[in-house]
Amino acid sequence: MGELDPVFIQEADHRPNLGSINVVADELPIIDLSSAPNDDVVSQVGQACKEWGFFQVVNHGVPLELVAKVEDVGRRFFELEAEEKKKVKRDEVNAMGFHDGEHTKNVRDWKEVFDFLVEDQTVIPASHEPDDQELRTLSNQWPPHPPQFREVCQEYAREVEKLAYKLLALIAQSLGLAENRLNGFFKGQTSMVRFNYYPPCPFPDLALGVGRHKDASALTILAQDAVGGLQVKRKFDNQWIPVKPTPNAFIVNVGDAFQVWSNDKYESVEHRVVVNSEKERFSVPFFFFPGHQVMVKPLEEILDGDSPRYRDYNWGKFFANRNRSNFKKRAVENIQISHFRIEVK
Ligand SMILES: O=C(O)CCC(=O)C(=O)O
Ligand SMILES: [Fe+2]
Repeated sequence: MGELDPVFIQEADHRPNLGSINVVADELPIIDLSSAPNDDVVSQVGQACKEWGFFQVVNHGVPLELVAKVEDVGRRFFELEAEEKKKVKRDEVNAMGFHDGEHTKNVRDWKEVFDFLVEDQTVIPASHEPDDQELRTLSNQWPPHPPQFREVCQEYAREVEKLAYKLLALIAQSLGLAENRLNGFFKGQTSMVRFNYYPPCPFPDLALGVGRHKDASALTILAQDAVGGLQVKRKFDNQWIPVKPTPNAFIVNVGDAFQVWSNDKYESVEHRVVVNSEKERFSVPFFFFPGHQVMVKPLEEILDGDSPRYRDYNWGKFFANRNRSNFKKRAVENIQISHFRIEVK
């Protein structure tokens, strides 16, 4: 079997405790959107955001055949020879495409990814440097195989985008805001869809598919296959809870931008992916990201006289900073919203 390359090895504190995974019965709430929007659904969404930061949705309106198709083309892409996949390899100029060296918190993840933008030709800052005003346009890279890859991906992005706006309205309402209060932040959205492919791993006790992290997004909407591996840190006791795959459901979580908009009423919760030695696993997150020019800050209506807990930050610079740290092990910690937190004296 050989040895595991040390770049993949998690520090002892962050390794999965594989023995205890199945004993926890608690589960993420499942919310049926077929009657949404109504007060009951809004209150379920609000409750889930407070208690878990995560929930699942069924009857969400995204055609199930399309979810199956996107999984199928994704799988067939990762089955291609490495040479083929490398033709659409992502690099520091072209941030979209195939990548097999992703790091989370400076440890390499046991996975391969393929990223594409929801809006092709998305504008972002050219660098993370605060004074650099230059902008850059990101473009999608599409592989010629499998056939229909591009069409299926683009259709999927359009459909999940509709769900993203539906959820944005529900979450806004659950905070007492007007349903379209947050829509303006997504003009010129920098949203992207990622395919995560986790090959079987002979050392699931040492490596992770994705190390513990919080999503920087406003929202993430994730499709996963039937294998399982995602774990969410339960808020009240910090236990890692496995998310049991629910047929035809998406998993939704509020990300860092929501935490800041809501001034900590909703928190962006830590999660990670455990791998296993037998089965490959496949997941497809849609990251709903604001436009690059948006200044993220606690909303006035939410504050209602309270002190803001965060200084404003520019979404584009935050995004550029995060992207730069995905490629290699870096000596410093990734940029986090905690770096913008205002300490209360
Ligand atoms: O594969 C999963 O279940 C989750 C992946 C994830 O957390 C991410 O890509 O940010
Ligand atoms: Fe994530």
